[in-house]
Amino acid sequence: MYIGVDCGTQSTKVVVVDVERGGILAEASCPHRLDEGENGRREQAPAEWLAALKGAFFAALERAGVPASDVRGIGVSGQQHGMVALDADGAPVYPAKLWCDTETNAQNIDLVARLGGEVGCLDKLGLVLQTGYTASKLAWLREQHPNAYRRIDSLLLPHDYLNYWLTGERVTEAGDASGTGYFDTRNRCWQLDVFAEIAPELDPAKVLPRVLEAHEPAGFVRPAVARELGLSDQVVVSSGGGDNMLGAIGTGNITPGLITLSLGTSGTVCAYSATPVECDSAMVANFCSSTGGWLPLICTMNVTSATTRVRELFGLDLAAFSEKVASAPMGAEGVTVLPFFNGERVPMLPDASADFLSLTSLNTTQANLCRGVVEGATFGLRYGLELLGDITAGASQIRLIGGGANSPIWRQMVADITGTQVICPEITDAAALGAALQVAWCDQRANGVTLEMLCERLVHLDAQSLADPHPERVAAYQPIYARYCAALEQRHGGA
Ligand SMILES: Nc1ncnc2c1ncn2[C@@H]1O[C@H](COP(=O)(O)OP(=O)(O)O)[C@@H](O)[C@H]1O
Ligand SMILES: O=C(CO)[C@@H](O)[C@H](O)COP(=O)(O)O
Repeated sequence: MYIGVDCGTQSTKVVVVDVERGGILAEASCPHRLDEGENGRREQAPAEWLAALKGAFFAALERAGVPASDVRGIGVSGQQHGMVALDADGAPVYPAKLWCDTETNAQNIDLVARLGGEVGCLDKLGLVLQTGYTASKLAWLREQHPNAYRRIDSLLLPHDYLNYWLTGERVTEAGDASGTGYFDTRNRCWQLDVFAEIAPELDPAKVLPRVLEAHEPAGFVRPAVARELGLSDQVVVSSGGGDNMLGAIGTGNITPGLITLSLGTSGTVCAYSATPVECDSAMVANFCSSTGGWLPLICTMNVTSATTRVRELFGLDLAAFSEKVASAPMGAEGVTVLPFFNGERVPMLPDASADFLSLTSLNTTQANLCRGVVEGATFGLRYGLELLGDITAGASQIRLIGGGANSPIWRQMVADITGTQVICPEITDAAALGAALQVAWCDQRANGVTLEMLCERLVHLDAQSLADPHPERVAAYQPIYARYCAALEQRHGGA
């Protein structure tokens, strides 16, 4: 039996997987808080991730009705880019600044300029630095909190930190490391010149974790943690990865031809590539996958974060919100929403705020505002899908994941807005499943078990969730999407 863990922005989820019998035995999740402040500050305490991991771990095993001593391995997925800077005792020198923190935008602009602009970034890193990546968070800490910065002994990402807690090893892998902004995504190694530009006082040999191959183990669970979790000796922990990388594994997106689209706190669209990708747009993140390949991706920062804000404003639960969305017509009677409450990454508008446009005395209804924000978030993902261009052009199906994928109306909307068939995996949290599959691969590789075999056996699609694009609605959405793009152009100069 294997455990998959996914530390998302809002909660940590755990899944228990019986690989031999091909079954997902149970899932559980525990929430964590998000500390939001002025200037785009969004931080979390890593201790909360540990508490949530333990809570979800015990709840999932109880639901599965199996003892912890049956667990052979643990795989960990985590929200990308978060800066977990630890001192020599392994304690955070500062709260983790998250992927959705835009407080470091000025530092990012400065770094891009110092690296030679977009061309220089692409040359050195294989991608263009975005506000949200770890690099500008480190530059910000150096500038704003020099005492904390001086105490840095290791620099980890959220999933690396959970692996460190589990095993005592300070390691990472190429998928998640490629979102730091000081990693050479083409050659899958740290980019030391860029790191020296950001943090000249830090010794990279000391502070940067060792980069593992995707199939390598991070280590074994430490005795103290094994006792706390009730695990037996020699429980292996795999390299793990960023949540998008492991979401790709959990949707079977490990060869070209599929698109994984996530409606989580963030929205992401990605597709596997066997070779490094050179994309026309600086907004496409040419990340590595956590399987040995590459995973070009676009990320929008305002998906369920935006829909939840409107839902809570009107005091609606999820069911009532869905009813409101369903009761409004396509296009929300002209209401256009640019839902950039948190600033935005794609389009590249880190300092933006949200706009509700074309409101009149007739169309300003709860139903239209609810539908408008869901459509606006989904148009942002279509905008990103178009940027991916050839990378996704041949793909025939979207594998839809993340909390929003639970909504039938949203699933159909994604199909109609993208013109592509949509289907969900049976499991709610595909990243946690991907983490479980990765550790099973790591554990059983020596016996000839491949990741392809594991995906085939364990990635089950939910036929009930299938949503085919409806030709009339696909056509009707074209002018509505054009209206969204025109609003973007008007408000932000086409970003
Ligand atoms: N049926 C639904 N309709 C719309 N949103 C939903 C639905 N079910 C869950 N969500 C939203 O999904 C979000 C959580 O998604 P998740 O992928 O777990 O996020 P993360 O991994 O970023 O923590 C929450 O904001 C929740 O309100
Ligand atoms: O920043 C990115 C991708 O580049 C985000 O996708 C984070 O990885 C957070 O994911 P969720 O919590 O929304 O799953």
